[in-house]
Amino acid sequence: MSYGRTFPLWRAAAGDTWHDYTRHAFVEGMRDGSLPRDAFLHYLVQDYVFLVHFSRAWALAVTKAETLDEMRACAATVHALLDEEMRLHVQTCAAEGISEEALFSAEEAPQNLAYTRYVLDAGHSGDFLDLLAALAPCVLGYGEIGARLGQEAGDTPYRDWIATYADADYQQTCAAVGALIDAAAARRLGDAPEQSPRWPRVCARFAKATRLEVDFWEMGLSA
Ligand SMILES: Cc1ncc(C[n+]2csc(CCO)c2C)c(N)n1
Repeated sequence: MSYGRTFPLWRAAAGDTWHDYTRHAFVEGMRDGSLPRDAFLHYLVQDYVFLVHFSRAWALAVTKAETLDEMRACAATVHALLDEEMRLHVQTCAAEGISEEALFSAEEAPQNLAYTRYVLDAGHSGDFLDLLAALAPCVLGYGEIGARLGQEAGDTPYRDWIATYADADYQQTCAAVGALIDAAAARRLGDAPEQSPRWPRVCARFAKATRLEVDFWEMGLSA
């Protein structure tokens, strides 16, 4: 999956960390069905809290935007997160006897706290592009994982999770986020973003957020 021009460059600059994230044992366990249910539920409860803070980060992106198109794209993501993506978590957890109140008040694991506050700080201390570089691994990594597992997964209890991210709608969202990143990079770094003095810093943001995704899967496995 390329999702635009900038993402493949950031992904290549992240080196092996990208592979560690998208081919993590947690992911392969969902693919072949061997992931223990407890690990998945632990992940899902933490992920609900993650999405609360991720919604805040996309809301911060609305305030950091410089064009109405950027504002619209980020506001739409806030809406999709709060009203669509979190529903899968609520429904799956409800079926396991975990209420939405329990989800909302779940204690954050340190890996969860580190990741979401890192992303929020990227936005507070940097500009719109710094924030997008920290948000991108999450959105586009799940796009890549979903597209691959949609092809490769056999009979697994994690079909619904896979279908959410393999779905054409989600793949379209990833293409739109890729285009948002390309336009944001061109606006702030010029026509040859790789030549900009800011380029190493945005690559480092992307790589760090990718590393924090690896730690998030590890946290899930530790249940
Ligand atoms: C740890 C973790 N990383 C990525 C995602 C996926 N995700 C998070 S927000 C979003 C939509 C737009 O930002 C998507 C696809 C997740 N759920 N949990």
